[in-house]
Amino acid sequence: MSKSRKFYLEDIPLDEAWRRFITAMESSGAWARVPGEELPLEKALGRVTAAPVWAALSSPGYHASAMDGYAVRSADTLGATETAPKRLRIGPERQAEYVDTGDPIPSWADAVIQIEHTQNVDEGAAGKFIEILASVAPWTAVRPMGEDMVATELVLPANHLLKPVDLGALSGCGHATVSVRRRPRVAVIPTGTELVTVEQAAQSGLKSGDIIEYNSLVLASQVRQWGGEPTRYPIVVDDYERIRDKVREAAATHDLILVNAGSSAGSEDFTASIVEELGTLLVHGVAIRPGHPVVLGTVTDRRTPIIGVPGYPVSCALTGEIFVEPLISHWLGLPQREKPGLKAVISRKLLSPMGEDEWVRVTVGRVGKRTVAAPLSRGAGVITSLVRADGIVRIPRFSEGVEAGQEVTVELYRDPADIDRTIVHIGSHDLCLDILAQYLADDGLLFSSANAGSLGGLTALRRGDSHLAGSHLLDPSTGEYNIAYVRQYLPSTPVVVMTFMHREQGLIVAPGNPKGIRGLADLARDDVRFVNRQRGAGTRVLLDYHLNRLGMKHEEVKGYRREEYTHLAVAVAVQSGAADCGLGIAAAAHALELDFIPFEKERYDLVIPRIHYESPLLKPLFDLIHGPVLRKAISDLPGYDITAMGNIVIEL
Ligand SMILES: Nc1nc2c(c(=O)[nH]1)N[C@H]1C(S)=C(S)[C@@H](COP(=O)(O)OP(=O)(O)OC[C@H]3O[C@@H](n4cnc5c(N)ncnc54)[C@H](O)[C@@H]3O)O[C@H]1N2
Ligand code: MOO
Repeated sequence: MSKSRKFYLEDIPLDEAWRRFITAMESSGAWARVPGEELPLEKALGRVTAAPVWAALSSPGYHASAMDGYAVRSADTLGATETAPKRLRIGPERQAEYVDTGDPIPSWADAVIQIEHTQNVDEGAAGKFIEILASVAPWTAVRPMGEDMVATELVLPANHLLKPVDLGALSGCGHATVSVRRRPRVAVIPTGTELVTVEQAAQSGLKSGDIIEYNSLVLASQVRQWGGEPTRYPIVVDDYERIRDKVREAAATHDLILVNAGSSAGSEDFTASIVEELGTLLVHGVAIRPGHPVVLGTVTDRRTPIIGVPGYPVSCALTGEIFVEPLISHWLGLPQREKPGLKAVISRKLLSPMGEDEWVRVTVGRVGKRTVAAPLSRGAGVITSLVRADGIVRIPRFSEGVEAGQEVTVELYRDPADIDRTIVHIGSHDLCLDILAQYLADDGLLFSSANAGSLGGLTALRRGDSHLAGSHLLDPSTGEYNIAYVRQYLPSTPVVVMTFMHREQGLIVAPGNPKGIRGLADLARDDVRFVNRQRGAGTRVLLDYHLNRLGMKHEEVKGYRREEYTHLAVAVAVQSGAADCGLGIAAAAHALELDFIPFEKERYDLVIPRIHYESPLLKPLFDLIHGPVLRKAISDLPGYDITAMGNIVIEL
């Protein structure tokens, strides 16, 4: 049976989508909390109580001594002072009886005097005594029966997430087991003919079109983290019947089904049709981004809730956060977890479509008095944008976006204290910054680096968005690096310009240099296709400088207008054959095993406003630059020269 494509995707607001889903679950009974199961305490950590727990026994179960010392009748001690000590006869049923901490006190006693406040006196045949210099009040140093918990008292309410100490209390009041909510069972079904397992990929590599399947790992791990029990199904190829049969099978034994990919409108996107055939399709298309093509419904006679999770990894992970986490929390009886919110200013203008709630991943840093959120890639396939994100900014659907410098609320993924330990770099990116970040991490510091190009970095410094900027801007009129640009872009900010390193710039060409390219002059050849960097990139400025010196016009270079944003992207264009050469650093050519024709050693500086240069936050960074370890690591890389590392070029 072949099913027709489903082209039509709705734009249902998130709250309306939820309302439909919840209403359907309420009518089928699936909205109820999951039932309880009795577990030994040792297995109950992190689980949620299904019922209130009342103390079965009191703790302590008797009047217990709180100290090592002598149990006494408080009345017998009355009148004792330093000038008129009192003696109490030692022995069972007498006036003083020795007890250890935790021992029951004798029934005739009502207080304990700790041993260091007593003096032993041996009167031979007359007996043994303690001498005391002060009286004690009743119940001194005694833990009365039930001090901690009295039998029948409430120890834990229902819907309580069990911590280690809770288990101690349950045990202490006589419960060997506890009734906890069964983990909601969630089936995770990855679909897609293009998918291969990571084990296959690690063993045999990838063919063009192969995609490593990992969304099911992310979803299953999320489910586990939130308190559910995932079943991770093997990959199902894009075949309507096979996917449908798996869904039907999963529905019999799970509380929730997540079908991954096949949610949108492509020729092999079956989820919505399958839900329609097996049950009720409630929603196809929610007004959110990423995650727009989400499918919500219920399937089979059991009316098991099902979510068609979009295939793009970021959309997939966020759909987990937006739909699956609240559902599991609800089933477990836990309050909806709110991420800590932090006010920050956004570092650059963000346009966002009207009518859709958008979730933008950001890094966050504290620069002087400003807390700055810098947007990361918005690509739905860029999983590292979530890996690197400090938090997420939600742009509501009634807004068209935010202006640079506008205040936003960041829902933090990390501890707010981490933000104060973050050095924010915006500027030209270089591999050496990643190495620097590794060493800073050893000092407990985080290094957040956004690649905005050299000019973008200076602009960010001017706005106060970052602590420092990596820059390699050649001034065509003097042949000098950076200084003229710093004067122009930061005219009224005291700054220090410090050399980080020199690096080899050159032409990146295919292995063996099949086109026989020797230098920039070859870019004018008809058979040479170039790939350029974006405007504002130091490498582009360098190219223009040299073209100018050679008297070459931009129009002569085929591909001059074709722009990539990183050295590595240029190298990828060459590797894939999309271009014959591009200008970039040796490290990028080396990383992809391409050939490299060096022609300039350029200076890469760090531009640091004086106020940050002198701040304690950046001190470990300068210590590293002046120390031997980082120098060694960088000089081991091809194409770098550290002779001038740490030299102050100029203070402005
Ligand atoms: N004509 C339209 N095309 C698309 C629309 C649309 O509205 N109209 N929406 C786009 C959006 S937004 C999203 S999100 C995706 C969702 O697509 P699907 O859910 O159908 O997923 P696929 O197309 O199969 O995959 C997308 C992408 O993700 C990779 N993928 C899939 N599964 C996995 C996995 N388990 N692990 C890792 N990566 C996975 C897959 O290979 C694709 O590269 O649709 C847009 N298109
Ligand atoms: O809506 Mo899709 O989920 O942006 O990538």
